[in-house]
Amino acid sequence: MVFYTHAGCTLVALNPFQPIPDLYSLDVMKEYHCAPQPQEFKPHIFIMAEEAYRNVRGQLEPVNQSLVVSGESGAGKTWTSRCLMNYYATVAASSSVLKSQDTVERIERRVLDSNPIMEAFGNACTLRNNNSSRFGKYIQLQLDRCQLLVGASVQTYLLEKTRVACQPASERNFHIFYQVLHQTQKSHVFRVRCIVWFVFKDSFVETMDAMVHLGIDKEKQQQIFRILAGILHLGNVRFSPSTDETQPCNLDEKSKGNASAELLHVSAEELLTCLRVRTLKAGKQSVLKPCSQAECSVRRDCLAKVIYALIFDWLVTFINNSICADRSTWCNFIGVLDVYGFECFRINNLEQLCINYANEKLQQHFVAHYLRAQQEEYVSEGLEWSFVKYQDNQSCLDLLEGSPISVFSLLNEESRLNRASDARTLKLRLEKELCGNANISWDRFSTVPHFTVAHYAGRVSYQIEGMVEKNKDPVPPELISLFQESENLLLHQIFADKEAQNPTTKGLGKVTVVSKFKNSLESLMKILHATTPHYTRCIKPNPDCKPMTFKKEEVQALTRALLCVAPEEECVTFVLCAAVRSSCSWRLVGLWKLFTSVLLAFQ
Ligand SMILES: Nc1ncnc2c1ncn2[C@@H]1O[C@H](COP(=O)(O)OP(=O)(O)OP(=O)(O)O)[C@@H](O)[C@H]1O
Repeated sequence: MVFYTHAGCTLVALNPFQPIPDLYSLDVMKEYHCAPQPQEFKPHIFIMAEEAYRNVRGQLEPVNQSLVVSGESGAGKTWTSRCLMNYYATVAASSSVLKSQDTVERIERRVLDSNPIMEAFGNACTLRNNNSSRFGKYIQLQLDRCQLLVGASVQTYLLEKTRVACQPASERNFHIFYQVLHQTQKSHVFRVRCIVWFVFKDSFVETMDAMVHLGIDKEKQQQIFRILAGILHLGNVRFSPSTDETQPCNLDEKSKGNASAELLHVSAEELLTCLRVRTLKAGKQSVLKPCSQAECSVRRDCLAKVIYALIFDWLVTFINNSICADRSTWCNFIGVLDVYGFECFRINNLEQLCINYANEKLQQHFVAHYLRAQQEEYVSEGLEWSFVKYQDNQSCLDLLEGSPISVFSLLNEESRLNRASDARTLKLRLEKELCGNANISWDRFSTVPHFTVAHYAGRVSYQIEGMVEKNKDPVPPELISLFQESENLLLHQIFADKEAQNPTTKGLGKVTVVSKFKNSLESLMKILHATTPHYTRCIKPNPDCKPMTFKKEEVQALTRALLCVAPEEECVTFVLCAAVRSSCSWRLVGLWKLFTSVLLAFQ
């Protein structure tokens, strides 16, 4: 059985959905690391890892390397990233090298220990993957002048924090909640799915060990777990409308005695008031306005999401402080990028828009790199090179992020206006301003406000309802002020820097989810442009995550999309252009050969 194959400059990895004995053993690592010409060996993720490692040693510009791992959910990106990290933690170990697995210690151990913590807090069981990463990450492995691993740093992208408050049907919250619950013997939650139960049982010990290794002491652990318990209890606070509209919503007895305030170390009375009453500022005067039942629930969920996201950020910062080497001690780095794949669900909203936008950006980077590599190959062989019409996604990117008018600019404008959002208003603006763009369309017969974007990997319809609110991501300022006074030291610390943004703040100054995401993605693209990229495309061979099951049609469709030859006619265009322009008949097969070779390799 073949699990890896090369497709031009890309490595294609097929997920076997079961551990394959000896595929990633220490001996195999040694073999690839010590081989004079590893590329002559069977395709493997270690070839790519070793190539990047040798590039650093060779000091050819750009010396820093990026390993970009992509693919749909469940395709094996996180697994592959872990393999890469294990490889470097072993072959570039600054302690004794390649003796046994035990030599992976000190900094190498700590770098690897960042994985279980981030997976516990950032991964969840979804319909597509039992251990799905709900955030993107770029891990920079720092090497000294002898190419030894001396540190690492992690940059994360867009945690799916909405999952804290609500999960799609048959999906779960972040793993850590189940791990903690199991530990406190409240395992009734898992009775339905005992397999998953055992996974959590083992994982909690792993998470705790990793926390200890990284230096998260008992006291901090206690604070974290209290906060997690507080978030869970917060979810049980229920509101019902008051008969008198001038009064705050009612709370049932259970909600009044809710343990969240005690666990989060804030005054119960103040917490319940802040959840139900808004403070409006008019000049120097403050006016108290009771919230509707729906608004109270939004405020409660918003609080749970913001606390969780801040804890996640705190953990990432803590991990970085623990594993990041002093700048004077490292000279080069190898970055591993594990980002969410292209998403298209029955209902898509802002999260999918951001994720698919990130995929468009990465696709553009991949295509530019692919064409450059082809061009260099042609030139080195003395062949004429002309630009080949290739699946260009620039127009889709212009539609999403272009200036002055784009989906993002209109969404941000709408989000920065100081009024309640209205899906129809945004829809009308999008239609009016962007109707000339061929990459956006609307189903005239649909009654649900939406817009459809023609992405490189397919068309996706985005629901507009709720999009502006999600983009604003408002946190009630009263709640921020309350938690800045929390007696839980960790909560106090994570809220300390959070500015209580006045809801009446207008204009460009307002940070939105999209503006933040776009900025972090731009920084990432800058890093990618300044490094030598290596692409691994992971393929999920069947939708049900079944071990050793290969569905040909599935792989065919995925391979086509991953190699960016989505519609077959485009592929033909590419092939013909290449042939005519370069007058080189054997190149006729170009990309098409790549496509079929990938399929053949896995059969
Ligand atoms: N090379 C491999 N060998 C054995 N099992 C694998 C391999 N790659 C992936 N798997 C299995 O497939 C599952 C899904 O892989 P993984 O979590 O890495 O997917 P992903 O692409 O990161 O998904 P998501 O985007 O949802 O986070 C893993 O939990 C693991 O069980």
